[in-house]
Amino acid sequence: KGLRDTEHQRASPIPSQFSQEERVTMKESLKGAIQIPTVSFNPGEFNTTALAEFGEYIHKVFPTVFRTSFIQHEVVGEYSHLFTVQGSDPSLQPYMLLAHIDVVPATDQGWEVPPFSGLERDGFIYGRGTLDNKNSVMAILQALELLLIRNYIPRRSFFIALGHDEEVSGAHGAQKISALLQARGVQLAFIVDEGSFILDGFIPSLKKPLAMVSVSEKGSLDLMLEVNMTPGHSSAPPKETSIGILAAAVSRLEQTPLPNMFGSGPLKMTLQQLANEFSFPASVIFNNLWLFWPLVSRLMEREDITNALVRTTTAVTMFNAGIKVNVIPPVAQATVNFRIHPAQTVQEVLKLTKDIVMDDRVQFHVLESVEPLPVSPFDDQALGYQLIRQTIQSVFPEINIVVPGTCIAQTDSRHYTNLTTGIYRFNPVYLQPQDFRSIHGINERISVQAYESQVKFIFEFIQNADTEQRPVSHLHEL
Ligand SMILES: CCCCCCCC/C=C\CCCCCCCC(=O)N[C@@H](CC(N)=O)C(=O)O
Ligand SMILES: [Zn+2]
Ligand SMILES: [Zn+2]
Repeated sequence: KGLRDTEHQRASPIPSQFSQEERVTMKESLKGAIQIPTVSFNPGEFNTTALAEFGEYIHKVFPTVFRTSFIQHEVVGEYSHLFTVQGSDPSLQPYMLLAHIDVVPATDQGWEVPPFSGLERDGFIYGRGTLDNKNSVMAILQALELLLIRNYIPRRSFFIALGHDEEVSGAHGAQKISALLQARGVQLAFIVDEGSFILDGFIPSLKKPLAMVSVSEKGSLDLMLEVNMTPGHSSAPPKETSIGILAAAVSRLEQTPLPNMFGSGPLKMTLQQLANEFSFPASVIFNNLWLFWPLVSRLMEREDITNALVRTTTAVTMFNAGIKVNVIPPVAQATVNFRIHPAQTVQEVLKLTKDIVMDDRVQFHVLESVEPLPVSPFDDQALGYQLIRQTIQSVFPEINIVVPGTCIAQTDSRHYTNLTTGIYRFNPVYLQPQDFRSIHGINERISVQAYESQVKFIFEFIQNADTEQRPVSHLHEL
């Protein structure tokens, strides 16, 4: 199954072995990247000083990338970076590696070490961006730097796109890079971005880690609910205030989860592919989902992370009202962030939400919406998916489960659907549930060894992508 070796691959793979000096340099480079606070606060509101510094920093730590004649570097949207690596064989369709430079804000509160210190403790590098997503930015450029030092010349062209505003929509970075490549007539074989991991301990009855390569991504709807009432003196209050009406509406939304969509969308394929990995009696349950789906779907609803896979989630994220203790406020506003299940649409979610609130005094304002992303191919013929599989098998031989999944968050890759149908979201890093909570949370960290493995993965992946073969069809095995 998967990809066949070519003569080229057999003749000249460069071993993914790094000297002690290189290993020290690579971890120190990551620490330096973490120390630059490239924070995105709101759309259009970034730490531009840090973003500019980051541009200079990558020039300093990856000099070979910047001086190689077959690599073109462009700055797009002021702070994003696009690298075009020209391969020697123009008949091979190019691909693209994505990552983002920006990070969400972090204060020192609750962190074992300050979030922008990049300090190493007990074999872990701590800091905002160590998992989301400076690890990928640095690992991609690091792997390329190491390959170039070893005189590597790629056969297949590829792009590296590093966005600077992924955490606040990607409108200035990824969206502009995408438009630029489209204007140049570029079509890509596939894209690899962040958005999933090697998951360890996410499914209680599955003891083995599994690599989940996300082939789709949930959509989103940012909805602002607003109530306007007559203001006045708090000494003679009306029976209902704008705050009370809005609070009741928001509470109804929280208390009424949107429908469980278990059975539709990519989750079904994920579970079918996982079925044989469970031991008895879970194996019987997962092999007979037609019978046990009510049980499985209820079990998945119990945990927040698996619940996010079975339905459109509702998160009340902002609530603003009131100006003074003795003034009945005229306006109350709340913002709700829905993450839309791949089998639903923005319009469906909007309708369901209005039906739950059922109060004409509550106005609905759509701030932003994104439909769920289409499912990328993951069959034996899907080059991007099979290359990821092949590289997982080589770098993480202990992993024998690779399944297609759904990304519960959003990634910059959604801006590139005009360039390819093959979008894969996968970070070659082990993730446990507590690590998941550190993403956008506190004490985000990556082990030095995990980061080295990520560099190794990309180092091998780039070479594996030089294959001129289409993936081997299932039929060959019959
Ligand atoms: C049956 C198996 C259970 C599997 C559980 C799934 C566990 C999910 C694991 C990892 C997902 C990590 C996703 C990280 C990507 C983060 C991307 C991000 O933060 N995006 C922002 C961007 C934005 N502002 O739109 C977001 O808010 O989504
Ligand atoms: Zn991210
Ligand atoms: Zn993020």
